[in-house]
Amino acid sequence: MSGTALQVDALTRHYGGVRAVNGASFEIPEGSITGLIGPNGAGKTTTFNMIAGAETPTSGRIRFRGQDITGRPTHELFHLGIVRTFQLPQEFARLTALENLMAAAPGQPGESILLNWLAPGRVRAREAEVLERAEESLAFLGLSQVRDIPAGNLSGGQRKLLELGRTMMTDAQLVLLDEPGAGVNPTLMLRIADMIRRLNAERGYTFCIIEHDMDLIAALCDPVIVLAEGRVLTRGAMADIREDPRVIEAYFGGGAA
Ligand SMILES: Nc1ncnc2c1ncn2[C@@H]1O[C@H](COP(=O)(O)OP(=O)(O)OP(=O)(O)O)[C@@H](O)[C@H]1O
Repeated sequence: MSGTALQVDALTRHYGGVRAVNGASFEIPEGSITGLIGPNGAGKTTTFNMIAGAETPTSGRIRFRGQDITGRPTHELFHLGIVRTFQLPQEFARLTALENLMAAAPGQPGESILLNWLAPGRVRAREAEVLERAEESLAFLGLSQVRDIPAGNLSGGQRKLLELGRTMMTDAQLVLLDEPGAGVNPTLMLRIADMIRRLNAERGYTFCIIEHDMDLIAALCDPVIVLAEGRVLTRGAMADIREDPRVIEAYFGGGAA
């Protein structure tokens, strides 16, 4: 698919006198792996929070495939296919890798006592479907061998892969990834990068990635959007951005990062 997945216009978020995001406008092309970078405090996380429905903009507009989604709550965005990965919640640490994936599937009919009673066959069929999808996702991620191990006992990198796997249980269209490379060893980092590329190429997910690791951004992302002081400083291919004196100044000039 071509065109624009997400369009952000003049987005602002103020906290009292702090202008965390201050008139940011950018587009995320459909089918892209877009990078969102910038020095500490540039407004990346706040921008993500607004796209994902966790915070309401002070002003500005966010459109997903042309539809105004500004200020919509997370569960409505989830139904549109906008998914943000989060660190696994504490209570999920005791669930196995497989159970973690199964729990991420939306609308599990087995959760409804009434449905269980009215249509047990349908509930079993849906559960079998969820199980199959979870097994497939584990295989895709190369995690089949840790299928029955509690998530809390997995390595940091394996948990990151599992977080990515949770998006595969949904009908994700746009996936927001917050620092997928943080705390991950270089070998697993390559695996994670490879999984992101495959999910993009084979399943058509559009990605927007916040990341401080510039090598990962350079290897994965095009375009790259640079935020500084709550606005877009520039956007383009990483090779050009690296050479841009304004970007170098934003990172090193303010002594911010
Ligand atoms: N809830 C809040 N209340 C007050 N100020 C906030 C709040 N959230 C963020 N800020 C401020 O807004 C600015 C942007 O923060 P944000 O976390 O979005 O930046 P960032 O680019 O994600 O930074 P980092 O790379 O360090 O995570 C910072 O100055 C931050 O201190």
